[in-house]
Formats: sequence, C-alpha cells, structure tokens
Amino acid sequence: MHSGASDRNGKSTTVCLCPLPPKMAQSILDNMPGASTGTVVVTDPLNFWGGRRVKPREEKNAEPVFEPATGRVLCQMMPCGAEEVDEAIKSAHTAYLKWSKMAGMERARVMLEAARIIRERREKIAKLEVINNGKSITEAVVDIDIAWQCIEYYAGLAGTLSGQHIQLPGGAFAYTRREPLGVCVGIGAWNYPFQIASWKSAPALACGNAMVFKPSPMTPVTAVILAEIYKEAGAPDGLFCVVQGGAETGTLLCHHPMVAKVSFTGSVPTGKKVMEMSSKGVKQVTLELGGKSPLIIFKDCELENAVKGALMANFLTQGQVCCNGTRVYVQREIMPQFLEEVVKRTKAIPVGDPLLDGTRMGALISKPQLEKVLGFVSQAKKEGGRVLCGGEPFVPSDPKLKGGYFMSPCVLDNCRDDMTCVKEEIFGPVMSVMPFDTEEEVIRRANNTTFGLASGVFTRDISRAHRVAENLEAGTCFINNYNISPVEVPFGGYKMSGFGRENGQVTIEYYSQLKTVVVEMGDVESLF
Ligand SMILES: NC(=O)c1ccc[n+]([C@@H]2O[C@H](COP(=O)([O-])OP(=O)(O)OC[C@H]3O[C@@H](n4cnc5c(N)ncnc54)[C@H](O)[C@@H]3O)[C@@H](O)[C@H]2O)c1
Ligand SMILES: C[N+](C)(C)CCCC=O
Repeated sequence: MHSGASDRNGKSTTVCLCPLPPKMAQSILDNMPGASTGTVVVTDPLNFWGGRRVKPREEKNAEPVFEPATGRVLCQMMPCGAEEVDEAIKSAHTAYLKWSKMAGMERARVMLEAARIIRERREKIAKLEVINNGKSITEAVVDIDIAWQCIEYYAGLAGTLSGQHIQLPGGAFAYTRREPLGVCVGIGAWNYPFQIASWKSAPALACGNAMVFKPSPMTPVTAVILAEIYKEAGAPDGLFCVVQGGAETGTLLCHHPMVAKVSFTGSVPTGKKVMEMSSKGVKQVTLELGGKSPLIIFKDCELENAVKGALMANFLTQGQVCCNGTRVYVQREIMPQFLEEVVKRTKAIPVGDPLLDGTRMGALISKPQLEKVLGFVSQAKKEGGRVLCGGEPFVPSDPKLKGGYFMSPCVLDNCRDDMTCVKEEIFGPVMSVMPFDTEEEVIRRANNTTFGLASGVFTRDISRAHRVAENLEAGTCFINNYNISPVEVPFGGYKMSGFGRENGQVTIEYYSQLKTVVVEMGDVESLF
C-alpha cells in the first residue's frame, strides 16, 4: 500500500508504508494471557505514526532483540532512517495543530480514557514488558500502574493550565498564556520501557504538544502499545508516534528542525551528545541520566525497615534502576547486625522465570550487561572488596531458561570510597556497603560524586532526617523508604545526573512556554 506525503516544497512523494489496522495490534496483547517465557515471537511492525503501525520503508539493518530470560530472539528491530523520522515528525505536527487548539478539558478526557484502557489491560501489557525486559511480573504490573497513574495525573492538570492578568497604569493590562512547545521528542532507556514512554508523553500531551518517541533498541515492543491505546482513546492520528532505532535514529530526531524539545532518559555520555545536538537548534532539553546514589543508615534506625529499604534500593529490576542507592553507608555500631540481616534477605531473593508470580529477580537485559556487572564484582574483589553473597552467574533449573542472562544478587563489604564499585554506576544487582562514624563525615562522602540523582536516609531522629536531606546533593531524598514513585512528586537529577524533571506539577514548565500579551487601552505615547 502506498500513501502520498508532501515534502518541504509541497511536491508529493510516495513512501512505501505498510500500515496495519489497529485491531491487528490488539492481537499481540490478546495472545498474552496464554503466553509463557520462551513462547512469544513478535512479528508486527513496531513503528507507529499516522494512527497506524508502520513498517520501515526498507527492511534493512535488522537487529535481533532478545528475550532476556531465555536468550531467544523475540523480534527483529529495523531502525528508522531519515525518511521515516521525517514522516513521523510530520504526522506528529499535523496532530499538534489540532490537539493544541483543543481545550485542556477536551485533552483531559482523551488522556483519562487512555489511562482507563491501560488499567484494564495492565496484566497483558506487563506480561509483554516482562518478556522484553526480563524483570519480574510482580514489578512490571506496578510499573504499568505507575504509567497509567501518570497519564491520569496529567489529565487532571490539563484543564488547569492558565496564565495571569496583570493590571498596568492608565487602564492598560497584560496577560500571559501558557502555550505548548509543538512536536516533542522522547528518547527512552530499556529498564522501564512502557513507564518511560508514559512519563514523557503524559505531560507533553497535557500541555497540548505531540510526541515522537524512540524506545531503546533493546526494548522496542511496548511503546507501540501505548501509541495504539492513545489512538483508541480518541487522540488525533500522529499525536503520539513511535520510531524504532538506536543512536542514528536518535540523532536524526535531535537534529530535525520541526522538533521543539527533546526529553532524554539514558546514560550520561549519551545525554551529553543529546544536549550538544539540541543546542544546534536551540531546542529545549530534559536529561534524566545515570546515578550512583548514597543510602545512609544511622544506628538509631528501625533496622528491619532499613534492611528492607536497602533491598528496595538495590535489587528492583535486577538492580538496573537509575536512582538506586547502591552506596550503602551504615553507622559502624550496627554494621554486624545490618550485614547479617541484609545478606540473609538477599540470599533468599527468588531468582528465575520472570513470569512466575513467586519470582522477585528476573534476567538482566542482555548478555553484555550481565558480563559488565559480573566484571564489576571481579574488579571489586581485586580492589579488596569482600563478596558476602551472590555476584555469580545463575543458571535456573528450568531448561528453557538455560540461555537467560541471570545472576545472583550481590552484597559487597570491606568497600572503600575509592573503589570502582563505589565510584561507578554498575546498573546491576550489586550493593556496596561501607561503615561511617559521624553525620558530617557521611554527608561529605555521600556528596563526593559527580552524580546527584537520588539519596536515602534511615533514622528515627526527625531533625537529623531533614538536616541530612537538606545537605545531600541529589534531586530526590527518600527518608525511611526507597524507590517509591508517586507520580505527584517530581523526579530528576542534580549535577551529572541531569536536569529538568518528570512527574509532579513542575514538569508542566518543561513542556510549555509562556507568552505575554500587553494591551494598551489608550494612545501610544511616542518619543518620536
Ligand atoms: N534518570 C532516569 O530516569 C533514568 C532512567 C533509566 C535509565 N537511566 C540511565 O540510562 C542508562 C542505561 O540506559 P541505556 O543503556 O539505554 O542508555 P543509553 O544512553 O545507551 O541509551 C539511551 C537511549 O538513547 C539512545 N541513544 C543512544 N545514542 C544516542 C545518540 N547519539 N543520540 C540520540 N539518542 C541516542 C538509545 O538508543 C536509547 O534509546 C543508565 O546510565 C541509567 O542510569 C536513567
Ligand atoms: C520508577 N523509578 C524507581 C523511580 C525508576 C525511574 C527510572 C530509573 O531507572
């Protein structure tokens, strides 16, 4: 099937599109209830623009996408090139022209319907996420819940966007208008594929923008589900588009002249490139980057909670979480009790088939990532660290999981601030534990990093808790908990962990712009 598209000079060009009716895509989720680890192959197109799934113009440069729990090929990801990126952005711009003229409450109704549909299909979406990402189904369902809650939250804000009236002398006045930016680009990482797509699209759409989203090439299969749901909910065709690809496709998106803003989630090195590319077109940028966050446990803490907090801070999504509290500072007096309990709990974490309800740790995203994390454990031992548990490749007993990327969660002690495992982001299930003596000392050590994404403190002393939170250089500080993600509160980094925010009311500022209108009610008093 062919569809005409006009180029910049208005001449019509023909691009080979192979659209699928939206109902075809539903079949992928419909197959989920009966799916199990090692049985799914995704063959439908994974791009989405113009209100339909679209195959790339030429099926070339295909890259295999693996199921982390089995090492099988889940699908082929074919990166979009310049023509497809241009098609998607133009599709988004067409939708933006319509969507931006709607009232906030009209946008809200579409977003609330999208949130309802996601909620209704949460288990099916979560299952597909598990198959592509490797995280446990228990976590994935929570991730999908946080995704629809984010869309619901910004639907609530869509109708509240407003400006100000300012009275000026002589009857003159001014008012401000909060206006959308236009076509926004979202670029996602692989650890929370559906959630990241939702966290970026929800505020963008609420403010009247359209979005073109590029998932990580390692997790291409669920963002297109979100695109279908937005369409099903009544969004204009092109409002939320999905283009697949890696660095080259991402570069094309950042350079495209019709893109007003780039919201990026990923590593610091890539974030720097995105920032540099966006500067060429003076595009707004939001960077959600890496971290190596401190978790500080004082001797007066409620120890049971502190241990649970340390596990939550290190082992969700196989430790592949940007804001994890992987530098665990424990006041010296309680170190023995802490280590005994945290090692016992870590050893008891069920590792295995991520689709089983009892599993709490699935497979890491890829074989290279598994090998990288195991390399950090080896390096830690060379530098004097002591492995108290885990840190080894894990082969589940189920034969279908033999090729999966599993490892046992690891607790290291005898660590020092100058060790590689303490300085660098590992992005795997490795907790590095260190003793400290005083509050002043631990704040200094906790802040001695170029990162600044998150932090945590466990103490019963309410004054100390807030004093420590004030003095930690990080975008988030969890007090007596860790890695909870209420969408009502902003999330984002300090220092090299990035800037801008996602979630919370403040994020409206990052997806809109303010126009001032000054109204003269009298005559012009001219100097000329
Ligand atoms: N702060 C957060 O919210 C957050 C969340 C998840 C992951 N992360 C960070 O992301 C990293 C792991 O994710 P990753 O391996 O996908 O990161 P990555 O930087 O390798 O890739 C992130 C995304 O950028 C794209 N990309 C790569 N090169 C690009 C380029 N030159 N131009 C445009 N796009 C490009 C990738 O295709 C991918 O979609 C970790 O450092 C982690 O801390 C941060
Ligand atoms: C949902 N969390 C735990 C805040 C993670 C956000 C994305 C970071 O990896």
